[in-house]
Amino acid sequence: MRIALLAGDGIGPEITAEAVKILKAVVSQEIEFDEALIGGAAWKVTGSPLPEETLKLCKNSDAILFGSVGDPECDHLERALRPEQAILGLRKELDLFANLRPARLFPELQAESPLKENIVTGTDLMIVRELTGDVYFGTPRGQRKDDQNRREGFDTMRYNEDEVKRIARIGFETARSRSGNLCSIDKSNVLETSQLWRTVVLEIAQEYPDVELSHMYVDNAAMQLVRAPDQFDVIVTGNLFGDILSDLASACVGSIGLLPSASLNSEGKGLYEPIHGSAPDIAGLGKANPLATILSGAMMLRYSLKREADADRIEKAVSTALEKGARTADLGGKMTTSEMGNAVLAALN
Ligand SMILES: NC(=O)C1=CN([C@@H]2O[C@H](COP(=O)(O)OP(=O)(O)OC[C@H]3O[C@@H](n4cnc5c(N)ncnc54)[C@H](O)[C@@H]3O)[C@@H](O)[C@H]2O)C=CC1
Ligand SMILES: CC(C)CC(=O)C(=O)O
Ligand SMILES: [Mg+2]
Repeated sequence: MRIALLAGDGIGPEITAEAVKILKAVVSQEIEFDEALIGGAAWKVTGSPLPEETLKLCKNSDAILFGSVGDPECDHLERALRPEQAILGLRKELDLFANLRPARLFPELQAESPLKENIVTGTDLMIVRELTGDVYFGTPRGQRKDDQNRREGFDTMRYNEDEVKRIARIGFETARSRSGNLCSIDKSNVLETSQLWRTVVLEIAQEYPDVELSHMYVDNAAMQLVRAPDQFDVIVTGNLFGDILSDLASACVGSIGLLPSASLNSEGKGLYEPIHGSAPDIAGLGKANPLATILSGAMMLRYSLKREADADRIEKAVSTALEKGARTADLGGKMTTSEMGNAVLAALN
């Protein structure tokens, strides 16, 4: 198994190092990592946030383990050169349209949740986020002068029916494999894009009579996720709404440092990354929680490498480490990034 390892910027190198440590311990000789530059780190060396060589490596690998991109030193750059374009470019180039973001409350972290006793033990939801369309990719976009010579910026929110159909099917399939409940989140009371979204989701629902489908507007969904997150099982939504709601869901279950993700295409190619960014405020301080990246490694074993038992082993080790009290600063503890990695390693053994 050849894995493209893209550590990236900020806390990226610290958190991916812990995930690699765990993956090597679980899969030993059968896994090899090929490192490549991405994001601000790549721009500084090559002038591009997503060098051709990195893209080629990703295309030729069995899976991609990704840290994070984003560097304040690059804030002055035009959009096309900014580190964040690298992850957007990879998603588009590899057609990684299906983003799975599980948000599970580890029972031992109930006290860390800002919702505390309001959050039901066993809260476990899966956000299925469309990843290659919407306002992040829609054209036209840009900055110009309006008819009164004022500067204006504009983006285009856009989805075609094929894009909605394929992510809806992933949502229904995911719901079918879990509780059988799917909630589609949109803003169809206001947006044309969302009206098409809802129409197409309803059409695809005909193929899944066994799945109970509901719809919710995104503003209400944000409120409901805080009020009673356990009412959801599988959520399917667009790129922008899924981005925001998954950060929100992470806080409900304790910390953004806990949520992994898988970004998949229709051929089973996968990129695995924590849902958070490069956290420049704590980069290099050993404060980052590596669990989201370690759990992304488990998702990689499950979805791309078909090693379900090894994925389970890692997830179990994370639970055990938390049960034994392992806590980084985001969880109210004092452990460093590598101490948390070591706690998971000890739990594995
Ligand atoms: N996929 C990616 O590579 C993403 C990149 N970004 C980029 O990351 C940079 C920083 O963005 P922010 O909005 O600050 O979001 P962020 O997710 O990097 O950080 C938000 C807050 O959460 C904390 N945090 C994040 N990950 C953590 C971890 N593993 N352990 C403990 N605390 C953690 C940070 O310290 C910060 O206080 C920006 O350049 C942004 O564009 C943001 C999101 C995703
Ligand atoms: C390009 C990233 C900054 C988008 C993001 O926040 C995410 O995918 O979670
Ligand atoms: Mg995000």
